[in-house]
Amino acid sequence: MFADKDISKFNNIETPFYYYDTDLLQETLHTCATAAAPYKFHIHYALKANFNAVLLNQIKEIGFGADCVSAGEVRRAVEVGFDNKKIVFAGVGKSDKEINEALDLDIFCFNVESIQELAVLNELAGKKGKIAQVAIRINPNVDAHTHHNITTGLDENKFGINSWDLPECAETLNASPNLKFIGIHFHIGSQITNLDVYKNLCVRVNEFAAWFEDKGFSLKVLNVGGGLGIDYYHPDHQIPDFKSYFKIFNEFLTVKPGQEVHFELGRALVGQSASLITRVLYIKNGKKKNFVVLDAGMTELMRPALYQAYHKIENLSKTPNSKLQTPNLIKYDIVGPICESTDCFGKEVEQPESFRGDIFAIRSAGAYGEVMASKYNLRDAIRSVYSYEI
Ligand SMILES: Cc1ncc(COP(=O)(O)O)c(C=O)c1O
Ligand SMILES: N[C@@H](CCCC[NH3+])C(=O)O
Repeated sequence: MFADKDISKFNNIETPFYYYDTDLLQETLHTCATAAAPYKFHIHYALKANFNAVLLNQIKEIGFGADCVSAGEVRRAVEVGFDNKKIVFAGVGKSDKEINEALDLDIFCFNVESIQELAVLNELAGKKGKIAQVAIRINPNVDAHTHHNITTGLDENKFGINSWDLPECAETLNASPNLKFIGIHFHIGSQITNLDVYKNLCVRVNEFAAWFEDKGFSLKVLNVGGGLGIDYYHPDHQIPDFKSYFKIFNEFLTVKPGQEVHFELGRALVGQSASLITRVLYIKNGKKKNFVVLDAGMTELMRPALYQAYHKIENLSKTPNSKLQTPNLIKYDIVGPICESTDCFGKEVEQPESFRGDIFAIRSAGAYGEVMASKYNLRDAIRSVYSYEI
C-alpha cells in the first residue's frame, strides 16, 4: 500500500484521515470476481463493511449486488446505482418504515429473520399491492470459530430463524399471498479464517434445502452469507484466498439445476484497502509505560476498543521509505485522545523511537472502520483521502 508511495505527502494533509488505496481495491474485486466466475456464483457486497460512495462505485462497476441491513443502506445502494434487482435486505429488526421503503424500491429480496417479520412483510406488501420476494434466514447453529462478539450463527445468537421454528415458518409462508418464497439465507459470523467452517455450513445448508424441498417448496436461491476474513497481521499485498473459498462451496454445496448460489462478502473485499493515517501528538514516558498519543482514537477506529481487535501499527515516518532512520526500538502503548481507558490501538507495541509529528498508519482499516466512527467527545467527522488524489 505504501511501498511505491511518497508518503511524505501525508505530512501536508490534516490528520487523522482514512487513506484508501483504490488500485488495491480494484485488484481485490477483480480477483474475487474471477474466482467466482467459473461457478457462476452471485456476489453481493455487504455495505455494512463500508458504505463510502467512492468504494461503492468501484464495487458496483464490477457488477456485484448489494447486501443491506437498513433502509439507509438500501437507499445508498440505489443512489450509487446498484441494480435494485441485485439488492438484498437482511436485518433482525427491520422497522415498518424501512420495509415500506424497500418495497417501494422494488429490491430483489428480503432476508427475513423471524416468523413475525414474515407476517408484517406480507401485510405491508399487501397494502401496496405488491409481492415481496423473501429468503428465510436460518440460524444453522454452526460455530464460525471467530471472536465471540462477531459470531452470528449459533443458537444463542439473535440472528435468523431457529430450526425448530421452521414448520411454523413453512405454514406462514403458505398462508402469505403477498410473499414469494425464493430461498434460504445463512450468515454464521465475520472474520472467519478457518475455511473448514464453511464445509460445516454447506452440510447444514444441504440439510435445510432438502427439508424445504420435501415440504414441496422449490428454492431458487441458496444464500450462504459472507464472513471471509483477512490477515490483519500481514496487511501488505494480501488479497484473500477467494479461489479456495469458492472451491469449498462448489465441492460441498448441493446445487440443483436452476438454483443460484449467493454470497455476501464485506470485509474480504474492502478490509485491506485502507489505513487510518494519524499523527503523534505527544510522547509520554512513564516509569512503567511509554505512551504514544495519536490524534486518532476509538472514535475513528472502534474495533480495538470494541473487540480487542488487532491492527498492525506502523510509524511511517520511520519506515525505510523515509529519510530518517531510528534503529532504537521502544515498547509503547499506542493510545488516542478520547476520554476512555479502552481508547488504545495496541499495548506494548514495539516501534522505532517516535516523536511528536510522526505519521502513523493503522493498517487493514477498510472494513468496519470509517463506517463505525462516532461523534463521541464531539469529534470532527473523519475525512477520507484516495490514492488517486496524491
Ligand atoms: C447478514 C450478513 N451478511 C454479510 C455480512 C458481511 O460479513 P463480512 O464483512 O464478515 O463478510 C454480515 C456481517 O457480518 C452479515 O451480518
Ligand atoms: N463490526 C465487526 C463485524 C460485524 C459484522 C457484521 N455482523 C468488526 O468490526 O469486525
